[in-house]
Amino acid sequence: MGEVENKLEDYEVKKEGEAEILMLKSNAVFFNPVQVHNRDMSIAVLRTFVSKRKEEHEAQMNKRNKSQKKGNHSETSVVNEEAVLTSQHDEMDVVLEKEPNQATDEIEGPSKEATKTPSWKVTRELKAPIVLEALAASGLRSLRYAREVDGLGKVVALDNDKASVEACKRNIKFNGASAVSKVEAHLADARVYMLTHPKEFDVVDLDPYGSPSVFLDSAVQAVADGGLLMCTATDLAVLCGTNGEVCYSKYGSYPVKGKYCHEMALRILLASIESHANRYKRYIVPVLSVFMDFYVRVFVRVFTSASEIKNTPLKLSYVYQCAGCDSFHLQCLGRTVTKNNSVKYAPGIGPVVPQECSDCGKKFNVGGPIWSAPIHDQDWVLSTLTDVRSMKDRYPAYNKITSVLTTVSEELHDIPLFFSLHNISGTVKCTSPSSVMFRSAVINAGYQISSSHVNPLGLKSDAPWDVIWDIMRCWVKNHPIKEQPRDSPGTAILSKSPKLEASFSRAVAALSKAQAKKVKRFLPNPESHWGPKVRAGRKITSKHISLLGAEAINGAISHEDGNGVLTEKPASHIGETVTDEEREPSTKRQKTGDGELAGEP
Ligand SMILES: C[S@@+](CC[C@H](N)C(=O)[O-])C[C@H]1O[C@@H](n2cnc3c(N)ncnc32)[C@H](O)[C@@H]1O
Ligand SMILES: [Zn+2]
Repeated sequence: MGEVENKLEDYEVKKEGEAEILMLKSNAVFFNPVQVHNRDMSIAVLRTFVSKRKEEHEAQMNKRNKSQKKGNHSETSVVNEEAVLTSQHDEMDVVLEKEPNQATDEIEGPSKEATKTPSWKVTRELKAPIVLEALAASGLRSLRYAREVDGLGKVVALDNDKASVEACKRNIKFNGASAVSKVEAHLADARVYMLTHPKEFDVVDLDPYGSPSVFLDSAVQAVADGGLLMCTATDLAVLCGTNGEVCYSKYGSYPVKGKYCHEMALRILLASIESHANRYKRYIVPVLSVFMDFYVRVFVRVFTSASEIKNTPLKLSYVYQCAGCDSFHLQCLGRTVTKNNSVKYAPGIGPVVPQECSDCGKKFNVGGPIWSAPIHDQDWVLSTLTDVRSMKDRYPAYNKITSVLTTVSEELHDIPLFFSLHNISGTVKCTSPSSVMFRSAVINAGYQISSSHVNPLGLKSDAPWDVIWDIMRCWVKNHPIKEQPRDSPGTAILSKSPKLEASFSRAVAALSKAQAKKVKRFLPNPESHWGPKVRAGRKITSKHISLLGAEAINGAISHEDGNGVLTEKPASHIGETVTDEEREPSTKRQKTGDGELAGEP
């Protein structure tokens, strides 16, 4: 402590939640206050994890006790502390083989079983969860986890940067005896550390600068069965399709450009984590996947089951995105076939679209594979939301995380991706119907519709595209438009007569509960120059103007030294690095209008 006191004037104290960190005034270590949303959301999910894990353990122990009472000797003979219970999941596989409910050779869609949350092998005594923050920087997050989440065991904070680890160790001391007894910091390459600690951590947190792709393979191996992997990706330009080939090389998926790109980013990240997990007979179950501010963050549980990984192709799809209009279609990679009382796996049947879009006649870009199974577990989302509401004072970003969780809870969980009402109106060049009117028309036609947490204008629906366009055709009949070029996608769409008589009269479910109650669902940006910042210790150069915007740079520099190198201003501007390929893309669709495929010369 003496050393800290001696140099105290060199530091300032930053407080977030219940943790306080000492930050060198000279900016040596990263601190991005906007990431409080990320840390608060992670604390909220971690609290849910601790309580769900306890519930699951109790349920499994009760089940076990019941089977013991029935005199199952093979199980009762297991008495030692580390004895493991049969995974409910293995039993599920047996049921799948024995109880087919389809006729021979019948083709089934992606099985419901594919998304069922399994249980995990439990020990008799439930040990307090151990957390690994693999990329910890100054340790603020680890300290918040240790101080704020009840019931956690040890928190291990890693960083491969010496100054960061020193700062982290200093911060652990600064937070007092309880932090010292719970949190430890190590200088290590996270990849090596995770590889050499297989299945040792109940929670692994990845919060890198930019892409997490190089950490995924070791991270999925470090998580214990039934454990939680939390992972941030800030390389949204890559994931959203500005550099499709870079995305493929990092994540094994090709992005296509669409209004839904941030949801696609989440689904590409999930598909990539699943792919790494499958190599080790493991698979993921997403509990919450969010786009917030300037990054995506996923929370997935990791389980081991050689039989369950056969279901992975049922959870993945290619995306056909029309190059002319807003229509998109999903093609599942796999399917199941029931034959002679057993379930067989087979490749998906395709293509699900003709060569030319049946709505506008243009061609398709093909993207993916993306994760097309649910990206959230509604039970987890609601439990987390309820829990957060019950301790408002303990979340500095309460308003932000409750608004995100509320919009997530309202999403149709079985519908991947979404369209934008403004975009489809733009395609047919009409004035847009109000959201309530459009949603009513979809509901009145017998389909479901919901908003998306990713985009205030996003709409998720199980209505097929011909129904969506029929609704727009009916709308345009009563709201005529100027004549458009003959070869435009909108003209092709409007040249067909609607098969459906759309009714725009207000449907009861047209507004979500939160909308009806006027609960805030989308919040404005947290501060004027928010977003990804420059990596700690790097000089801000004029190059960053193009990455962060001139305004943000103006706030972060005091002068340029003549060589294009700008001198940094205070620490709050230091944070995430952004490379050229990772710039936030314009989400404006690249519509060529003449059927050219995006990216073609
Ligand atoms: C975005 S910062 C982490 C911020 C932190 N999670 C928080 O919430 O305050 C990313 C950190 O990862 C560290 N890092 C990068 N590559 C690493 C590696 N291979 N092993 C360990 N740490 C690494 C960097 O030094 C940096 O401190
Ligand atoms: Zn089309």
